[in-house]
Amino acid sequence: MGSGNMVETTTTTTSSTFMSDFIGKCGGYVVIDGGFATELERHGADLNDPLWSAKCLVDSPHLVRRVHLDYLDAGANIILTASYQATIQGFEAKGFSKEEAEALLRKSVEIACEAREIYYDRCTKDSWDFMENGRTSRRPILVAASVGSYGAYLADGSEYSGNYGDAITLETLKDFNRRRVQILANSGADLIAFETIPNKLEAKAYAELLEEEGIEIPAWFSFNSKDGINVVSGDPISECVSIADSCKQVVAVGINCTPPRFIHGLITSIRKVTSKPVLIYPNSGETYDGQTKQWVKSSGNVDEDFVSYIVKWREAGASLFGGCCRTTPKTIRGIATALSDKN
Ligand code: MET
Ligand SMILES: [Zn+2]
Repeated sequence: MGSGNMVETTTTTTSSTFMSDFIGKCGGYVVIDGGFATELERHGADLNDPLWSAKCLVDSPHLVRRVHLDYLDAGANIILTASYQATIQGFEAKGFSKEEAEALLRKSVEIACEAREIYYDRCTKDSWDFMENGRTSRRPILVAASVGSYGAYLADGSEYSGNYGDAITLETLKDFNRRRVQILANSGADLIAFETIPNKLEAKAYAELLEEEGIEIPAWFSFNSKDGINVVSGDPISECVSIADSCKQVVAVGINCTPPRFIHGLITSIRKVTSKPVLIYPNSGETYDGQTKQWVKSSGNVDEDFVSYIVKWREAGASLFGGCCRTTPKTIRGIATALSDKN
């Protein structure tokens, strides 16, 4: 287990200052990692599978560790585990037993914690890299257990439509995630990252689940949008953020896997509803086609490399910055540099 969550596991409730304390320790802003599945593919992984990046937990854990290390080397303060599309139901559908499925979920966190230890060991060896005012200091690093939305499990692109159909209720979503969230909360991760939340119903399900299960590690809620005004389902961003704002376990709220051109306006909208720290990790601006399972260049409005917008997004009120699909360690290095130049 990594050292990062030692303090948190001894407390019974999540501290409301958990994230603001961490932002302070990092120097006023936090660098999140970049596209995880994207980087696995760049290393040669074939993710054309209902498990997507979680497939590598089964057949190439060394690649998972390698990608975590690439993002740590690029300057990340928070790394997200390879569990985005890892669900007990998804593993069972591939023939794994419930116990094996649960072990794979835990393994996603173990690999990330292991990468953090390897990174720290390396830094200690190259300690010239590490000296600050004559004293060695370690870059603060958290491991966030990723929970992709229900649409990610369906593997039909519906995390970009938020359209789950009438058969999916609040209770369905809670029950679907209950065991997965319990396991990840007790796996040694420092927090749970609920990612790419496409609608209000799912945000409500997560908030109630955290409460009902007495989850003792903090969480962040991250929504996605395709118009800069609403989340992808059409539910108003203000209503989604309000749900996160009322949930005491939620220590940050924001946006991921959304084109860069919408981010500035979304930060402004989010800040109107919450004073919790705001996180953003956009995608490259390309669009995912759930049918062909390909990322395609969007027509019209082209997003240039978004690193040049980072400082503006910080001025707009965001504090945690990273990248989502189709971004790479190069993006994250660019973000870290842009923010440190500004300081
Ligand atoms: C579809 S969004 C994917 C988020 C996940 N953390 C990844 O980068 O692979
Ligand atoms: Zn993404």
